[in-house]
Amino acid sequence: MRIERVRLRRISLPLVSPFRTSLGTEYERSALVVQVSTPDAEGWGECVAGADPDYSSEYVEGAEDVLLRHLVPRLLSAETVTAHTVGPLLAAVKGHRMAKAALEMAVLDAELRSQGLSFAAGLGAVADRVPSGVSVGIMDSVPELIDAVAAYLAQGYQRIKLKIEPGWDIVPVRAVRERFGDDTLLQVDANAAYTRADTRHLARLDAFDLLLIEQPLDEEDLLGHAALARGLRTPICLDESVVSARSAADAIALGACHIVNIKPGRVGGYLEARRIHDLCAAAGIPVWCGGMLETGLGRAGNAALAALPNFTLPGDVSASNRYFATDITEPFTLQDGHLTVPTAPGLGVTPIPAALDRATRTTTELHR
Ligand SMILES: CSCC[C@@H](NC(=O)CCC(=O)O)C(=O)O
Ligand SMILES: [Mg+2]
Repeated sequence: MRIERVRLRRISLPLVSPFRTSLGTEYERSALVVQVSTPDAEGWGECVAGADPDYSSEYVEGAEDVLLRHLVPRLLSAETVTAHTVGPLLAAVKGHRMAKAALEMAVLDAELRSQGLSFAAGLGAVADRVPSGVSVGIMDSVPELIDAVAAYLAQGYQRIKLKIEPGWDIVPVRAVRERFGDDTLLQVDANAAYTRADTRHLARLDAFDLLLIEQPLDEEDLLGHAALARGLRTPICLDESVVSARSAADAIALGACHIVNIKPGRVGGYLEARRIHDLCAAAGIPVWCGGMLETGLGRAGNAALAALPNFTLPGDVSASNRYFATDITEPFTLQDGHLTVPTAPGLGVTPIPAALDRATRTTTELHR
C-alpha cells in the first residue's frame, strides 16, 4: 500500500472516576489517535503512551514528536508499505515502541480493511467473544474498595485485579477475598512498587489464592523476579518487563515469570504481540491481554488479540464505560461478562466524528 497522508490527533477523555495505581492517579486519558490514508482504505491506530513517563519512558508529547519527526516520514517516503514492513522500516529509530505500535496498528487496520478481513481473522482468533476482567485502583478506604468490587462483579466482570502498593496490599486483598469468597478470580498488580527486600512481605499474599502477582519489582529486575518466584507460591506475571518477544524469552528462560500480560502498545504492535503469544504458547506460559485505558480503537484490537488460543486468562479488556462516559467509537459493552470480538473488516470500529472532534485537542497532518 502507498501511504498518502498521516493525521495525528492528540485527544483527551475524562475518566468516569480517578484511577489510582502505585504510579499515581489519573483523572483523564491523554492519547494519540493515528489515521493513515491509503488509496484503498483509511486505517486507525492508537498510541497508549500516557501523559507522563511513569509507566514507561514514553509519554504522549514524546510519542507525537517522534512520530512526526522520525517515524511517519519514513513511511511516507516508502514506495509501498505493509503492516509487516512497518517494523523493519522503523527499525533505525531506537525504542519508542508505543509510538511505533500506533503506526503499525493503523497500517494493519488499513491493510485488513482493504482485504475485507477483520483483526480477529488477520491475527488468528479462535473465539467470537472474550471474558472481561477489570482493573480496580487503589482506594481511600477498604469499604470503598469493597463497594467498587461489588459493583464490578454485579456488572458481570469475570476477574478482579487489585492495584497494590506498600501500605495497601495485605489488608485490602484479604478484605476482598473474605467478602467475595474463594471462587472469585482475584489477582494483584504492583506496577513495580516493591523491591527484593519485600519477598517475605509479598509471600503473605500466598494466603489469598491469587491467580498471579503482576510486576511486583522493577521492570529491569528479571533476576529479582526469578528469586521472588522461588520464594512465593503465587505465580509471577510480568507486564512492564516484557517489551518484545526476545525479552519474553529471556524472562521465561530465567524463571522470572509463569504468566505474561501482553499489551500490543508496550511491545511495539499487534504483530509482536502475536509473536509473544506464540512463543509463550510453545513454552507453556499462559498469557492474557492487558489494558492501557484504550479508547474503542485499542479496545477493538485488544478484543481480537485476546481471542487467540493461548490467551487463557481473563484480560483487562473491559467495557468502555469502565473508564469513559462517552467513547470515541461505539462503546464496547459487557455481554454476560464477555466482550464480543468485532467481525467487520479491520478493527471493525471507526471513530464517531462528533465524539472524536469533541475529544481532539490538536491535529497534525503529514503528506507524501
Ligand atoms: C499505569 S495504569 C495503566 C497500566 C495498567 N493497566 C491496568 O491496570 C488496566 C487498565 C485498563 O483496564 O485498560 C497495568 O499496569 O496493567
Ligand atoms: Mg500491569
